Amino acid sequence: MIINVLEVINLRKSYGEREALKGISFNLQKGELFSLLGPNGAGKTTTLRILAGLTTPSSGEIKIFGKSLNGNHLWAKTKIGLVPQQINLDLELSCEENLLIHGLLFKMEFSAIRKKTDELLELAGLKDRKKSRVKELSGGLRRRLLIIRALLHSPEILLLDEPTVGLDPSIRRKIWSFIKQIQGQGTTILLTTHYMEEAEVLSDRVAFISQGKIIEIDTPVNFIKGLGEVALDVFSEKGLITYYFKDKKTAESGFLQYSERNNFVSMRKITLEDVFVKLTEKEGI
Ligand SMILES: Nc1ncnc2c1ncn2[C@@H]1O[C@H](COP(=O)(O)OP(=O)(O)OP(=O)(O)O)[C@@H](O)[C@H]1O
Repeated sequence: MIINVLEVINLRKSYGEREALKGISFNLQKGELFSLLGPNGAGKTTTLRILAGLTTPSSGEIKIFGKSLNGNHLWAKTKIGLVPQQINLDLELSCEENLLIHGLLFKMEFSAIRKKTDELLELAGLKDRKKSRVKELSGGLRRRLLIIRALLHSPEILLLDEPTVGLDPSIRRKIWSFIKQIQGQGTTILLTTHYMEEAEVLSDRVAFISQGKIIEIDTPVNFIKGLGEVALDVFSEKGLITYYFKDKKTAESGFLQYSERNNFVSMRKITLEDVFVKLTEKEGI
């Protein structure tokens, strides 16, 4: 049976005249990793901030385990953990102290904070850095600490706002494994990212959002299949044009045709990045 952990129904948000969200709806199923993808200013962070109780929506409804958030904000905060885009840890304090402050804000007992701190530092591979000040940690380790801080009060839903921004490719991959490990423990995850490879590797389903509206929701595999199997990137005097083919054989005959015309042509598999580019082109962004 599919259990909807989170339901977002016709959510709207205006900042003065500007409509940041124009009625978005989606749901998160228990244990899934769902990504919100879209260009700058699409409304991804606004959605996460509303879910975390940091901004109020203009209208619409949010339900957690079928229970409306209206009037239940404190209860909702116990169910949700937010990992913000900016690393807002206290750099002068140790890893342990940063977690302690978070636990106290969530009114956790000292003994529970201690137990959970040890458990999460172990999970993040930070056990031996418990007493290190955050300013002594690398960017990747700070990100891990930021993620486990959001998990300290044992939320069932984790909101990750661009969790690997600014990290090098090998650290990014380590964070991906860490996120999958957290999902493997049963946490439902809502992620935003500008890295399409990240979304393709991690997500069970993705929603493309543009100008405050959801364009389409599906699995990465289905989105990619919708374009075909093989892409040809053709560089000519017209610039770069990518062509999509349903199989390798037709792509190969296309390759010969375009190469004959003195273009530079390369053949590759279709990725979620192609889907992103196609959809944003269609939307005229
Ligand atoms: N506090 C605010 N006051 C006024 N406008 C805002 C505020 N926060 C966001 N906006 C506007 O709302 C729209 C959606 O912004 P949001 O930050 O949610 O987009 P985003 O998809 O997260 O973008 P990015 O990928 O750049 O982080 C944008 O037009 C933005 O300028």
